[in-house]
Amino acid sequence: MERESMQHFRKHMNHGIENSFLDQVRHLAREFFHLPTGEKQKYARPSHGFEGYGNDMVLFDNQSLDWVDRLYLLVHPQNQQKLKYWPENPVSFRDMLYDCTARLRRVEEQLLKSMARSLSLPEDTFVIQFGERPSIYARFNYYPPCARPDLVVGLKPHADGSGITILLQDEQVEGLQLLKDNQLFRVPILPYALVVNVGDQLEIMSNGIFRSPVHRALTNSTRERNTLAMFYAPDPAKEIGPVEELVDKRRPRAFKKIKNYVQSYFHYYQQGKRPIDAVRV
Ligand SMILES: O=C(O)CCC(=O)C(=O)O
Ligand SMILES: [Fe+2]
Repeated sequence: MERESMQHFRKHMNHGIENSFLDQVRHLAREFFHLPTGEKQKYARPSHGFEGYGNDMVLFDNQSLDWVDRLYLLVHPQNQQKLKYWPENPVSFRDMLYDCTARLRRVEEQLLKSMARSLSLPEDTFVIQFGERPSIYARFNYYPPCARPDLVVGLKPHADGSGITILLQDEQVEGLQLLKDNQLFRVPILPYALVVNVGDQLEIMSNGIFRSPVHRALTNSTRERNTLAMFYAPDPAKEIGPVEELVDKRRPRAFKKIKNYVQSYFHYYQQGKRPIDAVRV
């Protein structure tokens, strides 16, 4: 019954999204990051929020900094979108993001259904826990070339706070690595493949059967790298926890019931700690 998320990195499934659409997403993201700084600053992250363009929040003096510029936006529920942070330049950026959200959401829901079926559970088991108003965040990552890639990481080791994440990798520059059995493995580039990553909240719901792997992104000395992560997470107002059918004598309850996991996530993350450790039984 033990299944590792590694299998999902390897599994080839047809996601049904045309290559030309994925090309357009990458093209518009690059165009945005290549705008003059002043233009990008119009969408700058405020000092006490995380949405917008710039770097991640610095919460601690000893926090290590990442070699990445990012544009982080809540894309669902629609009435919570903060459009002032959504680029109007390039002109089709917003439309692309609406479209991208809808398409990747369908893929994420299909995956959650197949994963439930693979455990002989009713297919809606996980989807129901995400609620009617799941949170979906888009994070565009831009890693500029870095003269000393041996000294600086693009994104420090972390596991995602989502339920499930879809990552559109750069089609040319590799950089993602994940930890399994204390060893780092590179995630190879398959140009039009989507990388699927299990996040902490799905590890919790599956009572530890699906694992949320620690991963990091490297920098490259001569080439920039662009990726898009789409994080699909339960409605923060809804309580989630291990599915009852997955708790038994052989596999006792591993996690507490929790609400709004993402809120506490950043506090632990920026200290280099694993937020999931705080919710173990
Ligand atoms: O850029 C990558 O390859 C990884 C991005 C990532 O892990 C994230 O945004 O959470
Ligand atoms: Fe990640």
